[in-house]
Amino acid sequence: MAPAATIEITEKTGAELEAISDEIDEINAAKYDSKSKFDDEKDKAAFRNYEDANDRVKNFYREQHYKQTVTYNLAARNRFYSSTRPRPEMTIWEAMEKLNTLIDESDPDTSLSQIQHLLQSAEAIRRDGKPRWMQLTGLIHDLGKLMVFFPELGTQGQWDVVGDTFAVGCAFSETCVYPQTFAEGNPDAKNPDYNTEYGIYSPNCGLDNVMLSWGHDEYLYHVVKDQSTLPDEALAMIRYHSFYPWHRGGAYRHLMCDKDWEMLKAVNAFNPYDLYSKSDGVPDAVKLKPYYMELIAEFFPNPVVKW
Ligand SMILES: O[C@H]1[C@H](O)[C@@H](O)[C@H](O)[C@@H](O)[C@H]1O
Ligand SMILES: [Fe+2]
Ligand SMILES: [Fe+2]
Repeated sequence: MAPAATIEITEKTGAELEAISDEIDEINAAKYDSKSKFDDEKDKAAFRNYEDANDRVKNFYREQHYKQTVTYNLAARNRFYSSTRPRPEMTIWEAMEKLNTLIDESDPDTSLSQIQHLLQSAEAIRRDGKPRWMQLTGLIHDLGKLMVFFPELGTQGQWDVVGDTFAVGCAFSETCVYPQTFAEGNPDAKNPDYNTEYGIYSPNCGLDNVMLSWGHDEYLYHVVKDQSTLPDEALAMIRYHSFYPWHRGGAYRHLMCDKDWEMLKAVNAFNPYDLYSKSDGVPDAVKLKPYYMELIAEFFPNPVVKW
C-alpha cells in the first residue's frame, strides 16, 4: 500500500518572514498604480458639485462649520475616550444594517442607503483586483456614522458625524467647501491662538497630532485600530477619507511628517472607490453577504465589536 501523503511544514526564520511581508507590500503598492474603471475624467465632473447643491447640503455645512471648534472637539474626544462610557456591542454586519436608516445630509451625490454605498465601494475595489484588506476597508469605511444613534457619545446631530473634515486649532483652509462660512460663524476664526497658519501646531508635527473636526472618520479609526488586524494604510483610508482639503485640496502640507506622505498615497488610492462608485448599480446585499462575512472574520478576530 502506498504511504499516505505527508505535508512538510518548514519553519521560516524572522528574516524570511520579513522578506515575504516586504514582497506582499510591494505587490500591494503596485496595485495602487493599476488601472481602475474610474479613470475617465469626464464622468468625475458630475460629483461633489457644491455650487449647485440643494439647501439641505448648504445648511448642513453652515452648521458644521460654525460649530466645529477646538472646545467642542476636546469635549467630544473626552466623551469618546472616557473609560466609563457604555459601549454598544454589535457585529460589523449588524452595524451595516443599523446604519441603513441614515440619510446623510451632507452628501450631494447619493440617494442610496448606506449599506448600498458600502457594498458599492467594496465591490468596486474587489472588481479592480485590489487586496482583501482594502475591500474590507471599503465595506466598513463609513460605519462610524453609527455614532448618530449612540446618545452615550453625546452626538449632537449630523454636523458632528458626517461631511468633509478639516483641521481645527489652526487657520481654516480655503480649500474646504463653502470656506466663507468659517469667518461668518465659527468663533475660532477670530481667536488669535487658532487663526494662524500653524495655530496650536508646529511645523511637520504629523497629522496624528492634528485635531481634525470630530466625526465618523476619527471615531471609526479608533474602533478599528483597537479591534482589527487591518494594516496602517487601511487605518489611514478610514481616518482621512473625508479630509478632502488635504487629500484633494493640497492643504496642510506644512503639518505633514514623512509617514503622512505614504498615507496620502493610500488615501488617494481609496478615494475614487468611495466617491465614484456612487453611480454604480445597486448591489445585492443578500447575495454578497457570505463573501463579506468571510472577509470580516479574516480581519476582526472577535466578531462582536465594541462601538
Ligand atoms: O458627504 C460626504 C459623506 O458624509 C461621506 O461619508 C464623507 O466621507 C465625505 O467626505 C462627505 O463629503
Ligand atoms: Fe465617509
Ligand atoms: Fe463613503
